Amino acid sequence: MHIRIGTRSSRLAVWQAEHVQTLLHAAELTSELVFIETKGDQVLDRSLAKIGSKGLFTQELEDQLRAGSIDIAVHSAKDLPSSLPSDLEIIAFTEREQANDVLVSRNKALSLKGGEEFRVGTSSTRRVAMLKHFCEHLTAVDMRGNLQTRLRKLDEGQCDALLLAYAGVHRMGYDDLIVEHLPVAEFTPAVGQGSIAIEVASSLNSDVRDAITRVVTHEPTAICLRAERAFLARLEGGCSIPTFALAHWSDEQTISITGGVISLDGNELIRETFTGPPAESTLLGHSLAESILERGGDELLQRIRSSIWS
Ligand SMILES: NCc1[nH]cc(CCC(=O)O)c1CC(=O)O
Repeated sequence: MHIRIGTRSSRLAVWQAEHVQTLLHAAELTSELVFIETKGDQVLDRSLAKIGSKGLFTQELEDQLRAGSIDIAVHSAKDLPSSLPSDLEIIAFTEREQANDVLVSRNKALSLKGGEEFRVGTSSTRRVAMLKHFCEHLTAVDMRGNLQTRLRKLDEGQCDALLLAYAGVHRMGYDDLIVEHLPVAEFTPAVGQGSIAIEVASSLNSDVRDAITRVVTHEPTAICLRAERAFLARLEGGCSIPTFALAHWSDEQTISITGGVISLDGNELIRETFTGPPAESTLLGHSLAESILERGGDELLQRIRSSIWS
């Protein structure tokens, strides 16, 4: 079997696609990369929240899946909308990298809680809101572009530090620039952060599909992501809405998921933890979302949506 893998062409996307190639190769599946540019790669002059459409980094890959010019699309799990059109499916999640965010800077002395005032570059509404909530003295600077672009902007002095996913920083080999690992209990990451997802057209040949699922899937990660994505689906959170959730296995019989929503100004943070059996991960994520909505999340989300779209 020969698999055509669709990927964006940023260095991180290519790393992730090559990682999937390695997994496929181990099962004697040959593959090639097909590079596809997305709207998220092209539009760099507006903030992600303002562009706002779901699937900013995924739409063009999905078009090629439907057209049959690629067999699979490789995405950061975090970039995938919580619900897919009925002719597309996710068939695998890779083993998750550490899910936390990190502070990246040339200045080793910087720390979010150090009391010192500095500018933090980020383009995520979740990170901006959390900075406002936990670190009132810091200034968030909107910082679009792929990892290399953001590091260039850091070096040009447009900000003093960047807030990024550990997974991307590590995969690009920039561990030396990490000055702080942020605790997930405070800076709970975005749903799916750290895992890589394989998306296919539902019409894909079932032998090909099963072979890919078998070699790429990390079952504990997949179960956690099922809980997180059920949470996201219930909140109807796109990538510009500051929701967050992280599930993990506590022991054989238990997974726990912590998640919630934060107001754009950081003033209101609603967060809760639910625990249950892995077999009911979807229900667990859904129940967590219901509880967050009841505790004021519903109203908070309505306010967030109307201010982002105004
Ligand atoms: N939306 C951008 C994006 N999508 C996935 C990652 C990092 C890798 C990952 O979370 O798996 C990043 C960059 C970042 O948030 O720092």
